[in-house]
Amino acid sequence: AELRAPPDKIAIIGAGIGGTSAAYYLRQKFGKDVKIDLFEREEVGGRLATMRVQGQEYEAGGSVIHPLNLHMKRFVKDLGLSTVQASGGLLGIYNGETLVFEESNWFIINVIKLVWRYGFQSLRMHMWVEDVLDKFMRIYRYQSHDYAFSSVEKLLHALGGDDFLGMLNRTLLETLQKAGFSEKFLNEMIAPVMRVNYGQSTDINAFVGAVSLSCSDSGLWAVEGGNKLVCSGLLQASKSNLISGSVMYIEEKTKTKHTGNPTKMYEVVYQIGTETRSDFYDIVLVATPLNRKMSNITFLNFDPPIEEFHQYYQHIVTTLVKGELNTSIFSSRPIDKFGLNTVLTTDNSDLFINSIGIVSSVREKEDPEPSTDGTYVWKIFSQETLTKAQILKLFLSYDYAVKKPWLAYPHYKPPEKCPSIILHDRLYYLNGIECAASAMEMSAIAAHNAALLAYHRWNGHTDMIDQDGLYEKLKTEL
Ligand SMILES: Cc1cc2nc3c(=O)[nH]c(=O)nc-3n(C[C@H](O)[C@H](O)[C@H](O)COP(=O)(O)OP(=O)(O)OC[C@H]3O[C@@H](n4cnc5c(N)ncnc54)[C@H](O)[C@@H]3O)c2cc1C
Ligand SMILES: CC(C)=CCC/C(C)=C/CC/C(C)=C/CSC[C@H](N)C(=O)O
Repeated sequence: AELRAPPDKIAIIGAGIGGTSAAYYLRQKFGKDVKIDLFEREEVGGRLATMRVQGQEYEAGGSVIHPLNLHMKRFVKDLGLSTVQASGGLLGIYNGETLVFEESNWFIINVIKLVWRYGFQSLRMHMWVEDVLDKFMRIYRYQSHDYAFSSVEKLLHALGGDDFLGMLNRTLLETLQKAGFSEKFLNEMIAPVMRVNYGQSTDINAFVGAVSLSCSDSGLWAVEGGNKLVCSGLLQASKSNLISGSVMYIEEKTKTKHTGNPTKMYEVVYQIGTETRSDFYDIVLVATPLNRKMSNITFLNFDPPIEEFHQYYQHIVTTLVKGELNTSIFSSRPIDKFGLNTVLTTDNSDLFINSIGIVSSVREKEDPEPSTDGTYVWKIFSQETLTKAQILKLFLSYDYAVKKPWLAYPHYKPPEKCPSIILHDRLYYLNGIECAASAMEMSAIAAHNAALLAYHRWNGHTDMIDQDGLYEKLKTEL
């Protein structure tokens, strides 16, 4: 197909994994001559960040990556980074009174315990998740053939048809109840996984529920040195220009280019310190959640107007504590016989934590090692900031505690209506995909899709957008 001259300038707002991977894919598609400006008002990495405890860094935000997250895998390979396995160890589930489930070191004992308490529901749950994941993997084939989608709904429909799309409109609870899973299994096994991963319960949509349950698969990994290294690596590899400023407004204006032609462009107005500056762009990608609390970007004078986004993001606090756990809260066993590395919790309003677990530093290749005084670093997820009294309840003694509050991921409330990807002619929004599920790989998929979409729309390749029957078409095209 014929190609138009590439755009002169592209702006990306947000240097998290979404924005930096968009820069990488845009460079691949549009070539070396386009100038790419990447705006970031805080740190490169966004929700991929580390916290320091006694000289070591620990993941504070996005921490684990699924073995089938192929974009993340590819980035790590292309950037020459190394991986570490995600911390493992034995897991227990606490309901506020007792540990309702405790893993053993022996695989066969775990199988017997699970079958004894829940029948074959654990196996059926894994099969359900695998089926969703199988369909989800189709995205990689579509994207490697350069196909793009103009909405999150169309993308999901191309992966798994009406069934997949329907998952956005139903709660995980409804879906699994319909499939015959018991209340006991849902409360004791499924709800704790939703609490640790999304700080919510089984009333989240079934798609994000399946993504969350896929974290129970083996082989989860992370980037040695910190997942945020992927973002700085992509920024460098894409030869983009980082502007450390906060974008305030975007407005469409007619500008006379060097060719002498009046052209419609986007003016991006941003602030660096107290100074306000602006620049003009042919294409703009917004790679941050659009709401007042998280990005506060105003779209000026668009016709039709770009509505304000109100998606509510879940408040979660990550706390890292180096100390000696008060195991008596969870179990009557002596401290040296406790043996659990992670405790998840069921939905119980009396509990002030969602989960607690031992973590490795971003440099540790193996399972976490205790420090010389025998203590570990524990990561706690809670809805609210922990008080000193609460930390003292959890730990017999501690010598360090750091916390980071997040507006972490959307508050899921099906039926979900995903925001548009195309906000205006050449203005794209990536983070609408989080309404289906928020994860590093989801942002990378949205970034690849937006780069392809921007490229095809720039060149008028409408046949590469929203193609029907892609799965069948590409099955025979090897
Ligand atoms: C506690 C926690 C745990 C998580 N665990 C996992 C996990 O284990 N695995 C996983 O896959 N995912 C996990 N996630 C989700 C994952 O981190 C996110 O889905 C992903 O990082 C989102 O990336 P993003 O680039 O789309 O957005 P962000 O990382 O939020 O990036 C947006 C960037 O835009 C910047 N920005 C905002 N407004 C402006 C403006 N006006 N001007 C300039 N810059 C602006 C922000 O500062 C930010 O850096 C977790 C998230 C949290 C919070
Ligand atoms: C997109 C697909 C198919 C899979 C991604 C699975 C995945 C890694 C989801 C992440 C879910 C999430 C937001 C986890 C947060 S907590 C993670 C961890 N338990 C921790 O302790 O930090």
